Amino acid sequence: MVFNWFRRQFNEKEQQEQEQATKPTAKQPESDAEETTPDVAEDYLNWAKAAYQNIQKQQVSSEGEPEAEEELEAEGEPEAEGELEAEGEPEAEGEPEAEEELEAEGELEAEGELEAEGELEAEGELEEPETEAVPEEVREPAAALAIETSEQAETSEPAAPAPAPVSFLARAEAERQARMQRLEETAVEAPVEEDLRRPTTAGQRDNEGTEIPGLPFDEGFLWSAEVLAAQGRRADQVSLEEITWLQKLRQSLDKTRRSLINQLRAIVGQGPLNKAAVMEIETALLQADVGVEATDLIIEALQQKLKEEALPPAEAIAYLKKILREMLDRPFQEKYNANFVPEKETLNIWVIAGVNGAGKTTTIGKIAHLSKQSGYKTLIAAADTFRAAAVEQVKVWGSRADVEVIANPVKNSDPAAVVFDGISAAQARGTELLLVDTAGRLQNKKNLMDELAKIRRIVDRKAPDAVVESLLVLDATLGQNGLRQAQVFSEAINLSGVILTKLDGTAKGGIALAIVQQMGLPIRFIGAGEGIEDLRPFSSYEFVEALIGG
Ligand SMILES: Nc1nc2c(ncn2[C@@H]2O[C@H](COP(=O)(O)OP(=O)(O)OP(=O)(O)O)[C@@H](O)[C@H]2O)c(=O)[nH]1
Repeated sequence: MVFNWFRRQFNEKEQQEQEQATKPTAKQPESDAEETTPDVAEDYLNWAKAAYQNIQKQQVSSEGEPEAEEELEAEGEPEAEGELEAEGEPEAEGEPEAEEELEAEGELEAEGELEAEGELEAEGELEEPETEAVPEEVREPAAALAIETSEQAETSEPAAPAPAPVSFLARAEAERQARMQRLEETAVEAPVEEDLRRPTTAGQRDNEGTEIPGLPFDEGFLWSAEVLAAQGRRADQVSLEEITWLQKLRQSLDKTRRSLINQLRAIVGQGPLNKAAVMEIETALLQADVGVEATDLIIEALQQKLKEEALPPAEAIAYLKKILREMLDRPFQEKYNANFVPEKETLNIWVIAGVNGAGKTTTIGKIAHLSKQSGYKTLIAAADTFRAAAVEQVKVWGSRADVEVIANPVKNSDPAAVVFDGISAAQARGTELLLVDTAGRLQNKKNLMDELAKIRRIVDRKAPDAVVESLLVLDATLGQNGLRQAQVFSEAINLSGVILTKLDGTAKGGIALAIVQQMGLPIRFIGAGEGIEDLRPFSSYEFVEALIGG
């Protein structure tokens, strides 16, 4: 049974029917403004316990199995078998060579067409984000942590069973320790009363002695479980990876959430917002990168409700969550499909664009991994030929994800030709998802537009029946500057969605709302880390809970 990471459900129809029949006792909070009642909270707690036990079972049954992560992390491994380079490879039967065919079609650019470097920046059209050089060991945090924590485990708990998979759990354990340390540093005495939802002694006692290494039954787990339950998931379908991801997302937005929640609690709940209250909320949202347009709309909608009804703080915040979710989901009502799932047994082509440094290559690797895990036949076309190292980088990610990469080793070779070869290979092999890497830093906007438009023409001509998406990768730490980038790219290519990366950095998260509001584009994926598992399809529910959830 394959879990489809794109729709975050098992594929089996039977499974889905069963799911309908045995929906978790914990109900999705229906009202916009209802606090979780004790009964529901208890349901969530029971659900969380069941989910925890389920993960325990999964861990036990996966012990002794070969560790996929270890394989993925091994550096310098031979590349995926049969990696096809555009040059020197036998062509797919009946396929004319890409360059020849493109030439015949008058597509190939005359040499020297590229204009002088730096023009684009001089025009201020597209600024490459300043990213610090990252030392090799920092790029592979998982491996480093795995060694460190397995050593710790040896000294402190020699008899403990070896966690599996080691590297994943070791990373989770290291993250937990860091989180606990942060929590201790910032701990404030608080009454425990409300909290069936928080770690209770009862809850902890139930799982005592059988704690999953690196995954305590704590507040983070309960929050993640509640978020999954509220979306209609079944406890026995919850995996360690999903919980870890949600915890990571929440942790990434921790600073913004604390600041927003503290300010909102102090302001809302006292009837309609007065001028000072409006200004305070405005400032809080702008500081969180929500942008002027989205901020105005949010305040307007909230004010409207508060004029109609006197809501206590918790209900006002719950209503605010609803406003934010609706804003994030609006593109689905207007133009785009809410389910961003590659169609099975069909060629899906996702063209990935974005300035260099935004995280394009990493994102392609992560999506390739999700795709492989979800059972899709996957292929990558390395069409960022502008930078020689880009091709090498995407190959490394391809081998981590165990996905073949179609590339042309010649620097500055025509990217459209690589795309052509990529599509030929995909068609010959029955590929279901072809991910196309593109160059982000051409010398000026015109070149960027020309190249992306040309890639798109090749895709449309060579694969007229394919389901094509153009996704923009945006570094969330750039805040409002990212919006300018999005605008330039949307002029160059007909974008169908955005992938926000680096939410684990200094990003404040509100940029997601600004993008959706100003560009009308849906957020399709979010990335929060450099590891292969650190990207998931976007869920407005999860995002808003992580942004202003209690
Ligand atoms: N912290 C964090 N770092 C990320 C994330 N996504 C990518 N990165 C890092 O950002 C840097 C740039 O990522 P790349 O994938 O190389 O970006 P690119 O857009 O392909 O740019 P080029 O490699 O220059 O073509 C790398 O150090 C990545 O590890 C993320 O979600 N979180």
